[in-house]
Amino acid sequence: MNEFDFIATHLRPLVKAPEADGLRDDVAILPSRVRPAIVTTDTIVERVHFRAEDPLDTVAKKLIRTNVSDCLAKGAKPFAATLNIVWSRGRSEADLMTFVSGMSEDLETFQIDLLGGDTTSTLGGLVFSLTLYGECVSESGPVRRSGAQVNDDVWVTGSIGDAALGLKMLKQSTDSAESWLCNAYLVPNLPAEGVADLVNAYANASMDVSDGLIADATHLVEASEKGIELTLERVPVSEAAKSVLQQPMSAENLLKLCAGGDDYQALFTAPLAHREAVLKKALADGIALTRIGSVVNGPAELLLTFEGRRVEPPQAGWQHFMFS
Ligand SMILES: Nc1ncnc2c1ncn2[C@@H]1O[C@H](COP(=O)(O)OP(=O)(O)OP(=O)(O)O)[C@@H](O)[C@H]1O
Ligand SMILES: Cc1ncc(C[n+]2csc(CCOP(=O)(O)O)c2C)c(N)n1
Ligand SMILES: [Mg+2]
Ligand SMILES: [Mg+2]
Ligand SMILES: [Mg+2]
Repeated sequence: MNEFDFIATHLRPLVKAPEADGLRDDVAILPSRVRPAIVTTDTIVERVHFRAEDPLDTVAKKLIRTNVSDCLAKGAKPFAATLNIVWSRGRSEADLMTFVSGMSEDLETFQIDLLGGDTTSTLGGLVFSLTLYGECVSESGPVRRSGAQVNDDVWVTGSIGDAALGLKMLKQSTDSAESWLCNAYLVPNLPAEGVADLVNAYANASMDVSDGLIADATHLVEASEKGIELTLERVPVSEAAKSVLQQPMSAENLLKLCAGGDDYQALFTAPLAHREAVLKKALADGIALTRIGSVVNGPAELLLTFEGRRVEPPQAGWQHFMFS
């Protein structure tokens, strides 16, 4: 099977939208939408975002979900994507088929039309990139990182730190009993799609958590130019994480969970006056949601507390490089 056989035999069946012309052309038409459209892109790299031994169907799902996470957190729902594959020459055809099966499943799960992409190769590790198009759930467009207001509640979906803990377990043993945590690393557990409606209805500022809760909350602080105070003991920790961490949870462990990254949850601020409405809508839509802090008066910085005492935030979250 060569590159063009691959496109014709394995990618073409994934393509349903007439705008893609069956992947037989140089370009696709971006289907027009009624409400404002958004675009986002994320790339994942072997040995940086996934391990060389991770099953490639899970890698395909991670690729889709890292992008869907951005889209939902801004109050938009995904509808189309382009896919770039940098295939590693050392990998087998079976690996490629496994990648395609994961891609096919998650395109279906999230109702995303594949419009095109590019297939290239490398003598190094695998690299995959997806560009995702979404339609905002309202005319007002995406909810920005910059809109937080003093006295807003700060909310986060799902639980924090599972993927970082799962990666640690995968590194320790290949046959880990803590498979739920490992799976959280392999395939991000995104909040339900309704989170886009929730954010659109109530959030003043919103983003997804990819680099780590602390690093991303700092991004909200900087974009909104407001102070945010987070209460560490309120940060949602899964039962699986609790079962492998010493109880009661220490500030040190909570800080590690909050700095790990790969959570792909929504982090948003919403007016205190909407607190009950936010909770009610989240419950109705099956979205796990926790209030972890508030937007405060004072300098634009992130304040962390644990049991009423100030805790120094660890320096940076995930950084791809840091030149001195
Ligand atoms: N190489 C680049 N060229 C143009 N814009 C970029 C580039 N890298 C990042 N950006 C832009 O910088 C902003 C922040 O990007 P960043 O990747 O940190 O956000 P994110 O995708 O939400 O986070 P993460 O990558 O951790 O999931 C976005 O507006 C993004 O489009
Ligand atoms: C093998 C392996 N080692 C480390 C990590 C952790 N990690 C890598 S990139 C990133 C931030 C998000 O990336 P980006 O900012 O590029 O979107 C995180 C938390 C991982 N996922 N896999
Ligand atoms: Mg990014
Ligand atoms: Mg993001
Ligand atoms: Mg992202």
